[in-house]
Amino acid sequence: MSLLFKIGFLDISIVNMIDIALVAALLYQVYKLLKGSVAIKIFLGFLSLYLIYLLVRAIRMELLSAILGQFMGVGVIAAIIIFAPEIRKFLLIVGRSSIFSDDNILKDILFFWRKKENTSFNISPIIDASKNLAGSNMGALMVISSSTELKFYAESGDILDAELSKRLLISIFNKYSPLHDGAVIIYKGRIKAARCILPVTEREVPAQFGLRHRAGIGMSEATDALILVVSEETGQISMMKNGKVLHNLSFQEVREIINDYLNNEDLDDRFENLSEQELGKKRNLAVSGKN
Ligand SMILES: Nc1ncnc2c1ncn2[C@@H]1O[C@H](COP(=O)(O)OP(=O)(O)OP(=O)(O)O)[C@@H](O)[C@H]1O
Repeated sequence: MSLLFKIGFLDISIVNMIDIALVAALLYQVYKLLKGSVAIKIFLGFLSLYLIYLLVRAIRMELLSAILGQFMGVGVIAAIIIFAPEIRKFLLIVGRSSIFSDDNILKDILFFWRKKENTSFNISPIIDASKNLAGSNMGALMVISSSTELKFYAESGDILDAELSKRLLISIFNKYSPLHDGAVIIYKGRIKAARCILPVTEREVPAQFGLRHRAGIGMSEATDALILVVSEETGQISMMKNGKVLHNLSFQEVREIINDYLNNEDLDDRFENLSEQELGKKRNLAVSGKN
């Protein structure tokens, strides 16, 4: 049984329509994932070539479609190599929202009687240590995770699994400490590891951002963690989430953002895209709106 619709000279079944809708949704997700990166230009290039290939094949231009067909065959392998980090990120997102993951809606419905694990903890040590570090111009990079202990990244550094404390954070990021290079990973009120190496973003970032900030942005692109950076140069605090940034935050704002993150609130709208030319634009607007 197949329900057919006639659009012009085309017969389209419901299955075809679902197929087209799914492909459109998939392309939109890929676009969202690549938006703002160099890879988007390569992706759009591939997509245009593929559409031309479909067109020349449909109108039976044998020679051109044979050449483009060969290119498409190699193109798939080339795309896998070029887009390896994006494919990894895409699979991470799929994995995060799969049937087996913690934040899956289906799981919430099936196991509705089970209380969602409370991931919040006393964040005062993070705020107090950040104040101290910023005041004495010591750089810091902290990864705060609410869903996993980020084992893969934790193992790139030194595992501590120590209780979170202001004094410990300050000692770690002290310039003379052997642990100060790299990031700390904080999960469920414990410092899981220090000296961790994070993935550095490949996108263009504002000129004032060096390697520490680039690593913070990269980590926020690769995982659902919240990142806090204290700048060694300026003492300013920045935070990153899902590849977006908030720059020059007050400690009250930092406290609110971490608490909201740990309470599973959606922070996406509060953060700014790197492509928004002047960082701070959104926040300045919000502040001037309040006055
Ligand atoms: N991939 C990485 N993973 C974790 N930490 C990193 C990584 N790359 C650099 N860092 C940290 O960043 C420090 C260098 O920071 P850099 O001065 O380049 O950054 P910045 O963004 O300009 O920050 P600041 O304003 O503090 O100077 C390194 O000493 C190291 O601790």
